[in-house]
Amino acid sequence: MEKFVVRGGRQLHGSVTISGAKNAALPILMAALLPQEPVTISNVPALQDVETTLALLQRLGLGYQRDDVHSVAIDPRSLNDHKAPYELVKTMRASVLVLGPLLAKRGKAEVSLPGGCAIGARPVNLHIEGLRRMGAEIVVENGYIKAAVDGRLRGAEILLDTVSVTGTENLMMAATLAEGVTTIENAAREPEIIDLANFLNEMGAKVSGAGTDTIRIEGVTELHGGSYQVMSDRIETGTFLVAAMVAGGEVRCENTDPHALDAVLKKLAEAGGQISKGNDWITLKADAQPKPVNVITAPHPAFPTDMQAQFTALNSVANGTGWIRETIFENRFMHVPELRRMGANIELEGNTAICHGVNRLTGAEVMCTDLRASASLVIAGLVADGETCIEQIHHIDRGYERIEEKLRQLGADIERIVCQ
Ligand SMILES: CC(=O)N[C@H]1[C@@H](OP(=O)(O)OP(=O)(O)OC[C@H]2O[C@@H](n3ccc(=O)[nH]c3=O)[C@H](O)[C@@H]2O)O[C@H](CO)[C@@H](O)[C@@H]1O
Ligand SMILES: C=C(OP(=O)(O)O)C(=O)O
Repeated sequence: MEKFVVRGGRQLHGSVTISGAKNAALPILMAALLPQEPVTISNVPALQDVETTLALLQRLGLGYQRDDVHSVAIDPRSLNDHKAPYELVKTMRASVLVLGPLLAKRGKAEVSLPGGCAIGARPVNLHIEGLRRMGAEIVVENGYIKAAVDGRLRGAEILLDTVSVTGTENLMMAATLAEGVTTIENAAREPEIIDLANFLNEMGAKVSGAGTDTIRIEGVTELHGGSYQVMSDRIETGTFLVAAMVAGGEVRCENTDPHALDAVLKKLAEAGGQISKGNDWITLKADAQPKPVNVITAPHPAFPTDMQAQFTALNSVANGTGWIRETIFENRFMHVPELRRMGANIELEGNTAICHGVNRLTGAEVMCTDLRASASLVIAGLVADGETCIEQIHHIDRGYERIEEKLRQLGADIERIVCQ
């Protein structure tokens, strides 16, 4: 077991290189199940979730080879199984992304039901209903989604009841090899959807409209190999920018896409951050206590739920009261009791956290409960008086590559300690 020890009070200065996006890399790696030939994926972040994905692909029979830590060549020709077992799915919900590709490629799939997770119930009914519309027979029994199709999947018109990111991705992947045209309406518009569509098209798929709420996929009989570079991580970028806003200083994020972060940059500017940006970089300078901001999470292009916890930390030390409304997940405020242990003054009213900013947080022992909650505790630790001990940091390692090294490079006092 490992923990972070953060000693607060240092400003952040310098440049940080942003890694590839977890939420783009995972579906892109799963999409490697689809083609007839090997693919090479680069700018893959070095994360626990990526290791889990590769273990899952290997379990399904695929071979892979790493050129370096951020590049992986995957050979789908040895695909020989269709079962994603509980022991892998339980550690990573995104494992459900093998469902669409397996059904399209092998005509059958058996995928453990992901179940709920810390931030909410997170059902996968839309994935299942969409695949049924494409001709799949699906039952859920013994904790598994068991799906089969006679011949190829068939193109269908699918209207999603709720915007779902991985739901859109699963259906988009399945539809690439279906017979005929599939349309997905009320599709998610996240940048990661565009990245996946670009990768699928690189392999010969015919996907159009990604990034809008209607995606059209003309099925093809097979996909070929190719190579692709994963987009940079907008949530990691946002996390470092909030860290700079809270700790003060000037931080430049390199290898990032400023256009993917409009809603977050708008709120950082409202908080008093001085932002400049170029083609692939963003700099934030902060020389005063943040101003409070009000935030409502919603599907892209609105404010991302994956940045909500970090902004709760920001509001905790702002010079006034700001509120955060979470509309995507029903239980995504578990960082609030931990931030309170550090002296934050936050009231929870339903899906809204009302944060009365305080001038000082104090170091404390706190516990990570999920990925972004963990990030908020690290940010709070950077500005707290004294020492903050953050336990259960495997949550943060799921989604941030060497966060402590990157922060140390910017001047933070943070270390990873192996507990006895
Ligand atoms: C690996 C990955 O990309 N994860 C992201 C993805 O998760 P994920 O794709 O799991 O999240 P969804 O977009 O599916 O969830 C959005 C909402 O739809 C609901 N829903 C979803 C599917 C379904 O079949 N039925 C249903 O009711 C969910 O419970 C939730 O309330 O998008 C979330 C919302 O931006 C992000 O927080 C996650 O970081
Ligand atoms: C909730 C997240 O990821 P996942 O969907 O993989 O749990 C996240 O990246 O913040």
